[in-house]
Amino acid sequence: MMVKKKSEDTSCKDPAPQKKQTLVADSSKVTTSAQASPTCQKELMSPKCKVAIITGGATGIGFSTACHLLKNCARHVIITGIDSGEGESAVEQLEERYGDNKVTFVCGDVKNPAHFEGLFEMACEAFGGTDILFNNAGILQDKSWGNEVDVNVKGVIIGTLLAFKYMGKDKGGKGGLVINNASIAGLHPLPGAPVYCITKHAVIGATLNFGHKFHYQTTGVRVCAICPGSTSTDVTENVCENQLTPEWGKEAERQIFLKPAQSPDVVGKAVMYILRQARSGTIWVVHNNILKFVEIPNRHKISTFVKEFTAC
Ligand SMILES: NC(=O)C1=CN([C@@H]2O[C@H](COP(=O)(O)OP(=O)(O)OC[C@H]3O[C@@H](n4cnc5c(N)ncnc54)[C@H](O)[C@@H]3O)[C@@H](O)[C@H]2O)C=CC1
Ligand SMILES: CCCCC/C=C\C=C\C(=O)C/C=C\C/C=C\CCCC(=O)O
Repeated sequence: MMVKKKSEDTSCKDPAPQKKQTLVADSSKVTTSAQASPTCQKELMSPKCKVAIITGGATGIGFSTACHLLKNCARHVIITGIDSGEGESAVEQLEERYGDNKVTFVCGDVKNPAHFEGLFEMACEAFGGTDILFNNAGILQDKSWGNEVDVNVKGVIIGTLLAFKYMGKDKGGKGGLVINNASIAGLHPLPGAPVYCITKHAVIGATLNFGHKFHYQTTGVRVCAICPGSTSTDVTENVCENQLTPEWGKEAERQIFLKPAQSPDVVGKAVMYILRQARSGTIWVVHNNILKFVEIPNRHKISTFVKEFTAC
């Protein structure tokens, strides 16, 4: 694993004045009687002075989230990915915008537990620990679906278990936050790219399970998920060629372009909202520039009985 940039910086400046946000939160969806409120009145976390790891952080949504964290005075962001060139370029751009010694790129693969653990070890040695893990790396390539499952699902499981190990209060850590990047395709079928869609449903499952109060009460690590709708990044390139058949590829591509893609900047803003306010185990959609809370049906309230059915 290759470390491209390492910081000695320990300063935490006050936030610069922020531009007015354009993200629209749909407040009608942010209260529910079926679940406890998905948000907390008091701020649960501020990005200020925090140390974050972002997988797949050199490009797209991960890069945009790094920008938002640094704009909001995070102490340091460690980005990881499999392409060193993209990593170097990301560090250069982020340093130009937010100053030196704020970002480190580490070349690594989320499927590899040793690579992943190296990030947490590095954060421990250089900064005394990690506060935030954004499990963002993902691929849309049903053509090689075994690898897709490993990156999109195994990567999230490895990352979350390591976050519990390094950040968990029960393990001597400070607690913190894991945000999983699922997709709107984690809540909805995606004709043409079924395996991708299955992996993103699994990310929702991982969030509901790891984010359950049973784990949160022990670890102090919140686990939440964001489900972006179509967003203009590299993952939308070659969608057609990367699916199991050309017809499926065409259908997947058609689905993406049903609506204009939102900017990754909007997703970065939504991640900041979740960081500050979302309770553990909650799922959030950001689609067409609107942020919505997703209400998961309570199993005790699934009540449409099939009268004709008898168990014995
Ligand atoms: N672009 C979109 O419309 C949407 C994207 N998403 C999700 O957002 C996440 C980020 O994707 P985008 O920013 O859109 O695309 P992207 O292609 O810019 O970002 C993916 C990043 O993951 C990295 N990556 C790929 N395999 C990796 C591995 N094995 N280990 C470590 N890093 C690896 C890539 O190098 C890249 O930097 C993905 O999980 C994707 O499924 C979710 C909903 C919509
Ligand atoms: C349909 C998306 C195909 C894959 C496109 C590339 C990247 C997208 C990754 C996703 O995770 C899914 C993103 C978006 C979309 C799915 C449906 C859009 C629904 C449009 C609508 O009716 O509002």
